[in-house]
Amino acid sequence: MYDISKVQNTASTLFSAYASLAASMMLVRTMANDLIPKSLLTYIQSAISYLFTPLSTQLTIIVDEQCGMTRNQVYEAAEIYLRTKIGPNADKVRAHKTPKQKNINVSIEKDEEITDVYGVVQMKWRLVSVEPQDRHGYTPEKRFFELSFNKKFKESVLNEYLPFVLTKAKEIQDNDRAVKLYTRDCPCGSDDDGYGYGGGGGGVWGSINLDHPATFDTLAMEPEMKKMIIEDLDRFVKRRDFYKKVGKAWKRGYLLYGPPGTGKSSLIAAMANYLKFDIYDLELTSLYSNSELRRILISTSNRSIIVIEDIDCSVEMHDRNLGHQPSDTKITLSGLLNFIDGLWSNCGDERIIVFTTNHKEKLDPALLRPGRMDMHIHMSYCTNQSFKILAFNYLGVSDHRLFGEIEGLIKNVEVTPAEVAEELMRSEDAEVVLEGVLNLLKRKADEANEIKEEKSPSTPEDDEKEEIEDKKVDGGEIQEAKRLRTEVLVHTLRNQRRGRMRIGRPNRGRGGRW
Ligand SMILES: Nc1ncnc2c1ncn2[C@@H]1O[C@H](COP(=O)(O)OP(=O)(O)OP(=O)(O)O)[C@@H](O)[C@H]1O
Ligand SMILES: [Mg+2]
Repeated sequence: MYDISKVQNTASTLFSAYASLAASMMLVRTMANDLIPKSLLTYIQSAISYLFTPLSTQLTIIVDEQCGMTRNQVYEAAEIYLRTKIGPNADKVRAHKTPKQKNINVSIEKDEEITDVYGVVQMKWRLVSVEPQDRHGYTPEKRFFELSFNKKFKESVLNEYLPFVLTKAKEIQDNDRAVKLYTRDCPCGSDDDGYGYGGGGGGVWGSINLDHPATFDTLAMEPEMKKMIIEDLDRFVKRRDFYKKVGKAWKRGYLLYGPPGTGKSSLIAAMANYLKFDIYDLELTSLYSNSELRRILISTSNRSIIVIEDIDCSVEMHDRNLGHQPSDTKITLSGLLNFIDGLWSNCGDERIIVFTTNHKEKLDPALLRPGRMDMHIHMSYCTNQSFKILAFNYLGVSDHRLFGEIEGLIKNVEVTPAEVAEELMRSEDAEVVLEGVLNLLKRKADEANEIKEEKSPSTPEDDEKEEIEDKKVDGGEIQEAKRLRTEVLVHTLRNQRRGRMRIGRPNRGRGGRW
């Protein structure tokens, strides 16, 4: 049996002991508060709690949205990167798209958590948003990401994972960026439809989204040449530090030359789509002075391609002098070159300038001198390789019974990719269109032979014999008729060739060549 009085005694002893301990604790705390400085007290308290709480294995990195007045690049990158990590279980996401973006994007809502794995490291991201304390709403809400993971991976998260997030975000952003075409005569409307003014142009340039589908994959040209251009572009964009080190402006110039319809404009579009650079289409013939040219070039933005098409025609205006203007206000080739050299070394980064021409031989040697244009690219008539690329793009076939005959002819005929492309578009039936290509090639081969024959010099003896014969018949009339017929034939053939080359090619009017 229990002795009730004993139990009561023990309980009251315990209670009185606790009461006296509590009273002493209070006394000690009051004395400590009075005697020990507050900062030291806080330190002692945190040290005691550190000693008595179990060691946490988790580390949390806070990634604030703002670094003072500027946006935190890590925050921006995380926001973009995490879009690709939103799983099917997310309860709430945000959707958005700006005129400069191609796609609708989703991002996480506050308090949502996203998990990610990098190598063996498991990570958890959480978006936190703190409402402003200020009742008047002057203080914006404070947002930040919390990135938690096991402490032992601190180094690899900071030195490898976060740089990886930055790179990945740039890649995602570049892919989503709509490439703009800036022209000075664009019928642009509001910025909402992908139209707009700007790009630093301040109204000088109008812009429109460049929806040109050309890519290096669809471009029909010799594979080695294509590879060389892609490598050159890659090297160029990667070499920011190199350019700085050697004291050279970060610019590159290309001269594209070749007959109409061989893909010069398509190559420029492919370059822009590849690099995600905007294009500034500069129509020199619409400019009247070097100062206007300077103003326009200065208003172009970084990471862009400045295009001057048909430079041989554009610089015909080098003597254009309006009325009584002094010569330094007119636009001249040397003005253009000097300015480009100046622009090259003075302002802007990551710029590419492209000149195109159908007649390289007509260009001023100043333009061709080494160092002015870094690469001269010859866009030539269709070859076997480029025909195969076109056939694959348009028909999806990489072999056909007519290929052999086509390839036998194509190497001896001057046919442009534009002409072949036009034939390939006539039907979806590979048999039908390849017959069409074959006929085109045969026709071209015949025309070329006829022209050659008409042009081939006959020996003086032949001419004399023929003349005597003709005179014998009608006293010279036949001879004159023959000469006229030859002239007409050559003329007609030439016109036919020119006419056919133009069929199906984009409008060459101002702003219409893209
Ligand atoms: N190399 C090519 N690869 C693929 N398609 C091509 C190629 N060349 C021409 N084309 C087709 O022909 C059309 C006209 O080509 P493009 O405008 O690029 O020629 P260009 O060389 O710029 O001609 P121009 O000297 O008249 O400006 C393109 O839209 C494209 O469909
Ligand atoms: Mg062109």
